[in-house]
Amino acid sequence: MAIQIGILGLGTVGTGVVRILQQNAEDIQTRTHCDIHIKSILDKDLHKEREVKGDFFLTDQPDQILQDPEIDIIVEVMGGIEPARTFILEALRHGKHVVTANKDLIALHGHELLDAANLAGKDLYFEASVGGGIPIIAALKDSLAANRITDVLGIINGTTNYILTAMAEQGREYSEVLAEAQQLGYAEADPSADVDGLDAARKLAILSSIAFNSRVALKDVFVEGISKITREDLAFAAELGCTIKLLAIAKHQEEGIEVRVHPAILPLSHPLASVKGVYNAIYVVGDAVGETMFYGRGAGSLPTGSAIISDIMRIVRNIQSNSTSSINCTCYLDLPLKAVSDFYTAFYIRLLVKDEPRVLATLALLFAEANISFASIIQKPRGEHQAEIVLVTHPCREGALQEALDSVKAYSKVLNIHNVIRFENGQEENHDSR
Ligand SMILES: NC(=O)C1=CN([C@@H]2O[C@H](COP(=O)(O)OP(=O)(O)OC[C@H]3O[C@@H](n4cnc5c(N)ncnc54)[C@H](OP(=O)(O)O)[C@@H]3O)[C@@H](O)[C@H]2O)C=CC1
Ligand SMILES: N[C@@H](CC=O)C(=O)O
Ligand code: NA
Repeated sequence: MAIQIGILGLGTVGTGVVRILQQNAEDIQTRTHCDIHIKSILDKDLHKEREVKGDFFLTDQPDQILQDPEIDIIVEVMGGIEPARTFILEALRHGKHVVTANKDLIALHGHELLDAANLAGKDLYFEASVGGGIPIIAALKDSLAANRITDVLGIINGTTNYILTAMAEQGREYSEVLAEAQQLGYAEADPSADVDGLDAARKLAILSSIAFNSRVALKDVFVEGISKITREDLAFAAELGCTIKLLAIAKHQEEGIEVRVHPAILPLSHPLASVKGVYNAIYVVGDAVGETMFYGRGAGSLPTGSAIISDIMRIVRNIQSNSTSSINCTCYLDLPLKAVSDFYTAFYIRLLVKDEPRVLATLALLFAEANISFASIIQKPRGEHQAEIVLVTHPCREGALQEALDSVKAYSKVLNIHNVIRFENGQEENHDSR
């Protein structure tokens, strides 16, 4: 059997796809009993010096690929929303299967594209869109399909993990490490998508829709980035036996699902705490399998290409077994979304206060009025008659915490609330009456 591929975009990922298909051609052929051949590649600049060569035809005319009756599978690795969305819809209309790495597009238009794939009876696969080379989408859709998934916790943005790791381990400044992450090519063209949490939110919308079989849109994801995290917060977290990570968190509880991306204080004993630098990891809990963790490179030419080719091989097997379009959209539920005020976590609150009698007692009272008690307190002298205090609360409702913070802000002995960070310690499930 022979399959012809058309690739849209010959950038970082497109180049990785060509490389792997060339260097592992024999194994891929043996494993699929199929000769997978790249027929054409679309790119804007036909005269650019390329890192890869082959017998493919390079074109800047999309229709030469999208309407080529010999092409079976289109690989979309151009990025962006348009014209990628239109090209994918057109490819499906022309009877082609599609593989894409485009997280921005799937997070926003996944529903429409999956419906179009179902209508066309073709496959639309997107393993590379979350966690790059880490096999997480296939794991959730297939290998863990026997489970009711309760928790998905991920470090799914390499740039922010690189920044937080360097700040924690080398005591370096945020802005300096961000510039380094950009130079190393980890960050998106506009790094605000990374540091403001949007890149992770897009990936979490995709992951949680699949994990919970219920559509989660990008607007459903609560997002907070890492730009307010300082070296001081990381030092206090270390003192508490913890570290700070930008976590993508999705939980399926009785009241509904919650999906949030924010910096989280994580005990060093948590499996995600040891995920360092640009690496990604996704921790998944299923009711039957228990805890699992998937770790690897969330970006890069070859790792992302690896995910694309595994999708191509899956489609080839589907074609061979006459079972295409059987595992496209898996959202058969419509689960309610929990309100932000009902999120239930412990909090770290770092404050600058006047160092005077009764200040701590008053703070305890203000929190007690919102039914919140402290699990621990750290105090350090700062300048003359001032103290920096870190309050660690027991788990409480986010709504109650906001009420308490309003009173704390109005208290004249509080000079500044430096930061408020949620904990993620796996104990939030024990809802008490607080
Ligand atoms: N890089 C990574 O590690 C990862 C990337 N992804 C996703 O993979 C996709 C590709 O990313 P990446 O390879 O890094 O991006 P690149 O910018 O390196 O490559 C995209 C290529 O597509 C070309 N292109 C863009 N628009 C058009 C168009 N309208 N017509 C023809 N050619 C076009 C670009 O040309 P030109 O340069 O001239 O604009 C470029 O050569 C994105 O969706 C990204 O989010 C997912 C996981 C990891
Ligand atoms: N900018 C992203 C790259 C891949 O999606 C990241 O930092 O993880
Ligand atoms: Na992946």
